[in-house]
Amino acid sequence: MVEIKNRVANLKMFIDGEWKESETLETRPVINPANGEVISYAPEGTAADARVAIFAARRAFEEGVWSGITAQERASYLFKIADKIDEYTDELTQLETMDNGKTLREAGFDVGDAAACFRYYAGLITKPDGYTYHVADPMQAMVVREPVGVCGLIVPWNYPLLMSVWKIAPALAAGNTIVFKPSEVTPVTPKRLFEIFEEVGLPKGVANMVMGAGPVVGHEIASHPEVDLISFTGGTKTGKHIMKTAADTMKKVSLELGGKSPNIIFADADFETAVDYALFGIFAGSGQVCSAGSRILVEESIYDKFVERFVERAKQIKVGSGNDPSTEMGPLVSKEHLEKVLHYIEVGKQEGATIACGGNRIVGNGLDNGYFVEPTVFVDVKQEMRIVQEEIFGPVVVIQKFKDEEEAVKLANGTVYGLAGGVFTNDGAKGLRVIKKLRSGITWVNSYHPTYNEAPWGGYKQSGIGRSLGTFGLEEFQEIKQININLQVEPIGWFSN
Ligand SMILES: NC(=O)c1ccc[n+]([C@@H]2O[C@H](COP(=O)([O-])OP(=O)(O)OC[C@H]3O[C@@H](n4cnc5c(N)ncnc54)[C@H](O)[C@@H]3O)[C@@H](O)[C@H]2O)c1
Ligand SMILES: C[N+](C)(C)CC=O
Repeated sequence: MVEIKNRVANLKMFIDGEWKESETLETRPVINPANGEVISYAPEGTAADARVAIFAARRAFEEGVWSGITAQERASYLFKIADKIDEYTDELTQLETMDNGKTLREAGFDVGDAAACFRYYAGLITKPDGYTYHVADPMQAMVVREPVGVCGLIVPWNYPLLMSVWKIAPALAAGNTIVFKPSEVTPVTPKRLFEIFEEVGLPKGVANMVMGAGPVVGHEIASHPEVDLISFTGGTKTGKHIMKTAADTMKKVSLELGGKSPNIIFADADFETAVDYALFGIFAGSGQVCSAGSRILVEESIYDKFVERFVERAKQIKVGSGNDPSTEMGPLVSKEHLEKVLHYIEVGKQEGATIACGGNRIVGNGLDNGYFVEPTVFVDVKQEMRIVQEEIFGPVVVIQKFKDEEEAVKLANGTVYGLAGGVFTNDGAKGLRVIKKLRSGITWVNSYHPTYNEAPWGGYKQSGIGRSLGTFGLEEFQEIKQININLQVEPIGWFSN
């Protein structure tokens, strides 16, 4: 543990290959959400710090120290990064738990996924990716993919390491240089990742990290004319702001935003399996998961039985410090977020919904200073209630009743979001029929939550624009160039003289 504590001391930003304080020397405390203790201080970066990073990334891009080397060479760096993540798995796992609060088990999965993501893009970038076209003679037309340039990458706090990697791995694989901003709430594992970049010898200026407030550092990245692309993951409100800001310089934009995802349980589903996944769908990550199944829709014939069993099991979830291996659900990430979630619980009560279990902050048993909330279940809800429509991003779920497929789909699609959705049924045709009607980018039949580096991740409607992961996730970081080669080089004779 001493070793781990040393690791978080003195967080710094990584700009142009050097570790730097903020130009003002100001810092902000980083808090362990399990006990409210300050674990470190992070530089409070400024717009000027961001500009230094942007110019370093621009210079590195123009010099071709990264875009100019072969895909094979870039891939070998990415493989080395993956190997280092594996080598430091225990340390990264503990840091992630300390920084974000998630359980060691959850953090361990994220670290494994992060290494796998680097390997996936290291492999993908060396594969054929162009097209040729049969156009009118004597022309040979083709398409090649090129890096976009300087990419601004802005991420949230719920998966501090993994959400960073989902952007950094494809951006670097494609030959871009980056200016990355972690969440001000969880800068610890991103900083450790950049130490790995230094260790494997990424050329100076290729990967830059600026810490600090969203409206300051994030805004500078989103608005600066030398940044060619913004890839953002975070709340829908922030995403809209970023899109507007980026419009002035016509940056490419990709947005992975919030959700209020439906999990539809039909009466013919395997009952215990459905209950099990529904619990996992909402309470994994303490509900702080973009794709959380925060609206459970249950066919009316099994509704009462489902609620009873779901509540029975929700009450048994062991909430505590993520560091304790027996903990099943950790704290919320910050005091501010705790207050937001508790506020939503009050809103639900005032709207007339019934709490079937939970509803309170957890104190006692050494949890007083942490940000713990009971697994909370609302029933007797109406579709127009705020707790049904708005993303709470905590361990709070609403369970609604539907009578048939048509009503299930109507309720499921009845929010501004469209990130994810699940359907539980033993009727394969019905499962696919319903899934095809969901206005959601990621769906599961008889499952909930798994993500795959190979498959695209992203939302419909106000849950975002563009896709992460898979070939789609790489293409977000590439320009497409059409090349036409005249095979008959002679005057065209269009004008007579
Ligand atoms: N769709 C997905 O894949 C996905 C994945 C993870 C999280 N999320 C979403 O993230 C949200 C939770 O994360 P959060 O609270 O950190 O989100 P947030 O929008 O508050 O912040 C996200 C990032 O944006 C920065 N930011 C804030 N204001 C900014 C501004 N004006 N300009 C530029 N940058 C700014 C923040 O500093 C942070 O780094 C939830 O809505 C969740 O659904 C979505
Ligand atoms: C995409 N995922 C599920 C890893 C993180 C969303 O919050």
